[in-house]
Formats: sequence, structure tokens, C-alpha cells
Amino acid sequence: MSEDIILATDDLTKEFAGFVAVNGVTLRVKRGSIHALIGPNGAGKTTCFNLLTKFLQPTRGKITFNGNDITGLAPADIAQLGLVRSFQISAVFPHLTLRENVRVALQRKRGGSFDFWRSKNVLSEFDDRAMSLLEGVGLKQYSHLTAVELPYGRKRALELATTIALDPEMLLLDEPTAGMGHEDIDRVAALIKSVSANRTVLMVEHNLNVVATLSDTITVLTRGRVLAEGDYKTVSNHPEVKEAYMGVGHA
Ligand SMILES: Nc1ncnc2c1ncn2[C@@H]1O[C@H](COP(=O)(O)OP(=O)(O)OP(=O)(O)O)[C@@H](O)[C@H]1O
Repeated sequence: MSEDIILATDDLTKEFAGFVAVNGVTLRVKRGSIHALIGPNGAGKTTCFNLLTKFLQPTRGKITFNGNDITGLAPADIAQLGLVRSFQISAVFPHLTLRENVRVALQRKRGGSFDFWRSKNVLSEFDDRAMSLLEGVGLKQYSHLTAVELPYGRKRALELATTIALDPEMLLLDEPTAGMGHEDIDRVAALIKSVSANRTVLMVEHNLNVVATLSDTITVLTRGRVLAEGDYKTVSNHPEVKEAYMGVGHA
């Protein structure tokens, strides 16, 4: 039964000086799915996310990845296991070109983190792969630019490319479309869809259109607890969700 579940939490709880930000959350993320964590401001989404990526230690509860208890591990350890958080671990170097940025990520994945002086063959292999990753996120024609020269939306696309270069089994995306205009949102949503083909994605996302379009499963949090779970139709018809969340600014 449990072989379909890649990431699970049991009774995940985080207290800050007596305030319970995440309260007994049980999650089951299915392998190969896109799973969204949504909820109104202050619901505990970011805290929950930080617990999953080990940026915070839980007060109580357990996190399991691929059947292994990862509750006590450090962020770098879980990245090694194939659970990678985008936009954090995959830092972008502002003064390297896009191609160099992706190449560094590819080299990191290979192990020897900064072995730039490998044989020409290996380097050109990395270059080819870097270009194809850039093509995948619509940045091929900008490969010679430095990251700092990119507009915001395209920078997020680059971050996604550097994350995919690490070839994670599961990707955690923290508000992937935050601060973007329509065009960038559509592009990043399409990207998330395409990178989800062979992997699992868990994302915190505020944009409900993106959530509705992409997610197989949605968990709604309010006040640190799971209020509802299911596909978009199920959760958007849930009376308490309507009241707590959907009613606000969404038809
Ligand atoms: N380090 C902290 N110390 C004390 N309280 C905190 C801390 N981090 C978060 N909180 C509180 O925990 C609650 C949940 O916050 P969290 O940021 O997880 O919510 P969220 O759902 O991500 O909200 P938003 O959508 O606004 O980002 C909030 O009331 C917040 O004030």
C-alpha cells in the first residue's frame, strides 16, 4: 500500500514559543504526482515547507521519504537523497552566464563540486546537457548572458533549470510564480508540468489558477491544520474551504 507514497508526514507539529504554527499535519504525497499546499495567510504553509526541507526542526512528528525516516536529517542530507528544494539549494550565481550556472549544477550533481578542470570531453558533455536544459526552460537564446541580466520571471526559470540539473526525484517549490506577471506565470506553470513528467512535485502556491491547472492533489491548511484534501474540484466544493479560503477573491 505504502509503495505509492514518496513523502509522508505524521503528526507534524511546530510550536514557536507556545504558538502552534503547524499542528498535527499528516500528509501523503503520491509518487509522480503534483501536490499543492494552499491556505490563507498565516495558515502554516511556509512553516510546513520549512519542516519538510529541514530548514526547521519539528517540535513533534515524523517525516518519511521513500520509506526512510528523515526527521533528524540536515537539508544537505535530504538533497542527497533526492528531495530538493528549488530556489534555495539551487542558488544562482549572478555573474556567471546561464550556461555556466547550469553547468555548475550539473557538476555538483556529478559529485566533485568544483572540478572545472576536467577533460575537454566531459566539459563539452556538460555544455551540451546545459544547453538542452536551458532550451527546456526557454532560455537557450540567452545562454551567454549573465544571470544578473535576466528579468525576474526568467531568473526563476533559470533556477528551475539548475534544480532540474541536479535530477532530483522529488522537487519542492516554494511559491514558484510569486511576483510574476501573466506571461511568466504561464511559462513557469508549463515548465512545472513538463519537469513533473518523471518526478514528484510538492509546491506551496498562492495562485489558484496555477494550482487548479497543475495539481493532482491539494492539501488545504488553516491555522496549522489540514482542513481538506483532494483534487481541485473536491477541495473547492468543500464548504469550510469556501468559507476559509476560496470565498476570498476567487470565483
Ligand atoms: N519563527 C517564527 N516565530 C514565531 N512565529 C512564527 C514564526 N514563523 C512563523 N510564525 C507564525 O506561524 C504562523 C504560520 O506562518 P507561515 O508563514 O507558515 O504561514 P503561511 O501559510 O506560509 O502564510 P503566508 O501565506 O502569509 O506566507 C503565522 O502566524 C506566523 O506568524
